[in-house]
Amino acid sequence: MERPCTKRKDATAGDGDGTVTNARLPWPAKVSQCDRLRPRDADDCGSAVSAIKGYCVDRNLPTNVYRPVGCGGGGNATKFRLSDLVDELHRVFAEDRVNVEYVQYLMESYKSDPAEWLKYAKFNKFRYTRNLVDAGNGKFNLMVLCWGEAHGSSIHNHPQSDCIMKVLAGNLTEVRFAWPEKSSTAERDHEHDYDYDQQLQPMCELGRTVLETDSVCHINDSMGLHRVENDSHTDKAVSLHLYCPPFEECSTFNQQTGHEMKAKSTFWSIYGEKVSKKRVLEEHMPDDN
Ligand SMILES: N[C@@H](CS(=O)O)C(=O)O
Ligand SMILES: [Fe+2]
Repeated sequence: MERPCTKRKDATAGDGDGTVTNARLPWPAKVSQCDRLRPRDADDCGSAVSAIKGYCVDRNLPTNVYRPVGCGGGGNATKFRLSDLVDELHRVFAEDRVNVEYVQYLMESYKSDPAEWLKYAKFNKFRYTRNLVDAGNGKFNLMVLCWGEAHGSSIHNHPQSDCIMKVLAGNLTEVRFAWPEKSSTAERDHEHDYDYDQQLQPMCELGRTVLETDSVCHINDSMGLHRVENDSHTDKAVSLHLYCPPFEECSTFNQQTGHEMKAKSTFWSIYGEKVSKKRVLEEHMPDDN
């Protein structure tokens, strides 16, 4: 079946520092102190806590353990903030076994508040950026990804990792693909890239989902591969990604041939501070030996 071919600036697009300011974002770039302090909905946290409790009761999970920290409950309920989500993730990941479904549920319980993540939202004009929010004691990585107009990722995997992704602003399209099938001939000719490509097939698209602000999706290698696209040519988008365990390299795939290549997954900023160009270059240098 013919698929429409759209030209997009994807992960392979040009180099150079393309830092852009937050001038034209789909949310207010400046939040007054007054707005910052006022809970968007006085019951925000209370309802998140009861929903999480209900979720745990339904699944016979202990409710006292699976209570988001920082929410207090009762008459003094404050909302379930990004910092509460991070605290709760630390608590959950300190245990031996982690219920990924529950982690997804926590990501759904957090309602995007730009005032809480704006400091991590650093854009580049050429490609999407990865901005580390929390390194999760080595157990998980939480990061804010910033997508300029028409930016998208290459088709990729998440090596041995679960990826839980939530849209914080704008809309993103998640396109899923099946792993490419390698013929036995293709494997034999692995050293000759050209022949290898010729023997492979266009990749099979399994489906696409438009994720609106606050929607969450989950993928791991057993569920397939994906690419994420900001289809808008006028609006930027921001997403929150949790990877457990963290990874520093993944595979990207050519949609026409299924050809696989390794790619480093680097950060554009860490804890709100832009990573220096020197450090990015060093991280891409091959080892001496
Ligand atoms: N998994 C990608 C982002 S996305 O396109 O899902 C990354 O970590 O860069
Ligand atoms: Fe991904």
